[in-house]
Amino acid sequence: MIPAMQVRGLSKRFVLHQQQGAVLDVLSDIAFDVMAGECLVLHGQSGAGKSTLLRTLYGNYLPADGSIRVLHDGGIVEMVGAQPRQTLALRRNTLGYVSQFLRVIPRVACLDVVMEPALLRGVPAEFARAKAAALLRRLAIPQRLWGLSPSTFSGGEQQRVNIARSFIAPWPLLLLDEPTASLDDINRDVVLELVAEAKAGGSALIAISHDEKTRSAIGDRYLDLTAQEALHD
Ligand SMILES: Nc1ncnc2c1ncn2[C@@H]1O[C@H](COP(=O)(O)OP(=O)(O)OP(=O)(O)O)[C@@H](O)[C@H]1O
Repeated sequence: MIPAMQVRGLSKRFVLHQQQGAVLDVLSDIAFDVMAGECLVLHGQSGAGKSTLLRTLYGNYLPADGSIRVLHDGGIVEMVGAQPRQTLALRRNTLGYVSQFLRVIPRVACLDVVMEPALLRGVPAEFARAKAAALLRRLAIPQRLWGLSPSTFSGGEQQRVNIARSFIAPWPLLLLDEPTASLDDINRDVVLELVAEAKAGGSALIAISHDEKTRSAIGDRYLDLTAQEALHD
C-alpha cells in the first residue's frame, strides 16, 4: 500500500534576519509514513517543533532539506519545491488543515462558511446545505446563529464552525492542529467521533493535541520530535 504521505530527511531552519541572523534548527532529518485510515500524533515538549512540522507539511514553510511526498489523484506529488498552482490543487482536493482558529470572512454567514469546501468539490448546494446543517447541529451551534457571520462568535463557537467546515468534505490527508482545544467535554467527544469517522472513511491524519484523552482516542502511532532531536544531536 502506498502511504498517503511519505516524509524523508525533512529539516526546517529559521534564520532571524532582524536578530543578528540568529539560526534556529527546529526540525532535523524527520522521517515517517502515514497510511490511509490511520492517525499519527506528533509528540514533544513545548517548542519541540510540532506546529512548525505541521505548517511545513501543509506547504506554508519551505524546508531546508528533505522531501514530502503526497498521494494525490492516484499519483505521487513532491511538495518540496512544487509550483504554487500544484500546492493549491493539492489543498483543494487532497490535503486539508484544521487550525485552532477560524479564518473569519466578514459578512459571510456561518452556514455558507461551512458549506464552501463541499461546494468547491462540486457537491450540489442543497446537499451541501443539509450536510452543513447536520454538522452544525452535531456541534451544538444554535440555529439562530447559522445566518450570522462567525466574526462575533465566541472562541469555542468559532472553533466548532471551523471543525464543521473541515469535516464537510472528506480529505485523503488531514492535518489537525489542536482540534479539541477550548472545547467542553461533550463537544470534544463529537470531534473525536468525526475524527474516527474520517479514519473509517480512509483519511490519513496527522495531529497535534495537548489533551491526553484526545491523543489516546485518535492516535494509532506517535512521532516524538524530542527524541528525533536527541537522536541527531
Ligand atoms: N516563524 C518563526 N520564526 C522563527 N522561529 C520560529 C517560528 N515559528 C516557530 N519558531 C521557533 O521554532 C521552535 C518550535 O516552535 P513550534 O511552535 O513549532 O513548537 P511546538 O512544539 O508546536 O510548541 P507548543 O507545544 O508550545 O505549541 C520554537 O523555538 C519557536 O520559537
